[in-house]
Amino acid sequence: MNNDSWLHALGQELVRHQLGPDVIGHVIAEAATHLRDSGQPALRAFGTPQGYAAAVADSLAARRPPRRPLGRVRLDVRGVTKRYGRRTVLHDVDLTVRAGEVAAVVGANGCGKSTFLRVCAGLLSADAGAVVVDGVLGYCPQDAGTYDFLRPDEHFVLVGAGRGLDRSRSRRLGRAGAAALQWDPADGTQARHLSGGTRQKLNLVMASMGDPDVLLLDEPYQGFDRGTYLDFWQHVWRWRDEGRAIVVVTHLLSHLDQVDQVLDLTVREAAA
Ligand SMILES: Nc1ncnc2c1ncn2[C@@H]1O[C@H](COP(=O)(O)OP(=O)(O)OP(=O)(O)O)[C@@H](O)[C@H]1O
Repeated sequence: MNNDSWLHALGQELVRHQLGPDVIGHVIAEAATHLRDSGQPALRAFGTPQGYAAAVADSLAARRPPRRPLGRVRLDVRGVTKRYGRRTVLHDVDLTVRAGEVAAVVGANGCGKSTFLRVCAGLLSADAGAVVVDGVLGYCPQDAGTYDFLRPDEHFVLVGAGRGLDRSRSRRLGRAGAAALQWDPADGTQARHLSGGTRQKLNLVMASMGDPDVLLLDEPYQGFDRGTYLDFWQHVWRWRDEGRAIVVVTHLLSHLDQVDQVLDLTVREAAA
């Protein structure tokens, strides 16, 4: 079975599991991206279409752990407006996320989700409004974020230094984070030679190093392989249980009741 017929069969299986067309489109797009980036045959990367579709459906339907009492406000976004030239991308956006809470940022392509996260991370300034972060911030960008000529361990040391960690502790933490995402970076491949999904793992590990209080994750699972994709939300629930405030940009969440709040930027853009 070649990759095209595998992807076609995956689509049919996802329909059989009664997933919505948007979710199916994104699952297939992500699988296709991973196959293109990794150069792997689909059967080796994901197993059978039947098995992968069943696992995706299970993951999306997974029950989240019971809610705990929420902690202090870690991220407070008030009235944020952002324009590119004459185009208003974000209009008067509010979001408050407390310790132990997960917020999903959703919306159509180009509605401003990444822009919103970049404003929250302090990488872009807003034209109006304010963002207050209480604590240490970890940010996982949708792409970029890695340095082509550095090896994973060197990334861990670089981020660790910013968090006040020494080199060996940084490497240990980074490798432990990688192992949790089913990735062993020990072979020291430079970032430019990693697949897209593995670079995303590197980004995610860096974002979560050093116990950040606030985690901003911009579609962090793009290109992840089967096991990692299925585990991703379990990591999110664990971080939440540890008391972190988490903001996840996602297209894939069909069961939005699994997160604590949803910010739909499409609606806001239309209202602007
Ligand atoms: N630096 C920039 N200058 C001008 N326009 C920009 C810039 N960055 C983003 N845009 C535009 O702003 C809009 C919002 O972009 P953004 O990447 O935030 O959307 P998004 O919701 O994250 O998209 P996607 O779902 O495709 O990832 C898009 O129309 C994009 O083309």
